[in-house]
Amino acid sequence: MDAVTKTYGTGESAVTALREVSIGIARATFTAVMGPSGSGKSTFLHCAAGLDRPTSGRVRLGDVELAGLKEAKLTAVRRERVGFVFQAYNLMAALTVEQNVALVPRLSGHEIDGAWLRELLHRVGMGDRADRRPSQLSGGQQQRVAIARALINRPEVVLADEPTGALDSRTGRQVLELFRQLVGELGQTVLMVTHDPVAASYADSVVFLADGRIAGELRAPTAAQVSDRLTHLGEA
Ligand SMILES: Nc1ncnc2c1ncn2[C@@H]1O[C@H](COP(=O)(O)OP(=O)(O)OP(=O)(O)O)[C@@H](O)[C@H]1O
Repeated sequence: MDAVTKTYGTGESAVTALREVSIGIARATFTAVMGPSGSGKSTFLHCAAGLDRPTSGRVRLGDVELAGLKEAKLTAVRRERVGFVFQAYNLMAALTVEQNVALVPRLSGHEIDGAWLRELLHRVGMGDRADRRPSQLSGGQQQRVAIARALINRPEVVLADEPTGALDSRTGRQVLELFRQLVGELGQTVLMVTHDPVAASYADSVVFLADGRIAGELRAPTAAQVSDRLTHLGEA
């Protein structure tokens, strides 16, 4: 991401959510994004994913430059190169675990790689629950299904927006351990927005945003260091 600025609206009501943000996220790393409410975290994630177009600046995803792409091509890039995990799991209630994970490639008419599907279900600990429906699963299990779904296309990057926000701390830790494993064992790249210093401490590095700008980075962070840095950004 190079000199990305994002302004919503025009004239007096214009809000600049990102100001000249430049950052490179290395492959096979786990990065957390933190900052006070309104600092631009969601906008950052949306621009990185091609969900939102920057007002100026460039975003590259792997070897694809997003700026020049037409809407249809951008949608295809998003679907094929980006995996999304949200606070709400957004699973389809009528479908089984396995059908949920396979849904997006199936809808786009792609052949399903059965071995990869089984490996993913196994990796997220759902290998013996592939035929269950979401309502028969705990929140943590549903989130792990959502993570398998995000990975099915072997995306360039997984973007996670408060993925542990709805989970109790023990279940949340299991989800964070899973991200670590996916980064370490599969070489997956993960970018996660979180408010929780403990969640951020699972990442290889934490990027801090304040008022639409990058306000620092911590490598190999501990939760205490993250809290301390956040306090100094002005968040109580
Ligand atoms: N679609 C939009 N239209 C207008 N303004 C927006 C829009 N999206 C975000 N903003 C504004 O841009 C700024 C940054 O918002 P953003 O959602 O990126 O912050 P955030 O750090 O994710 O906040 P939070 O932690 O509260 O989710 C805020 O001032 C917000 O009001």
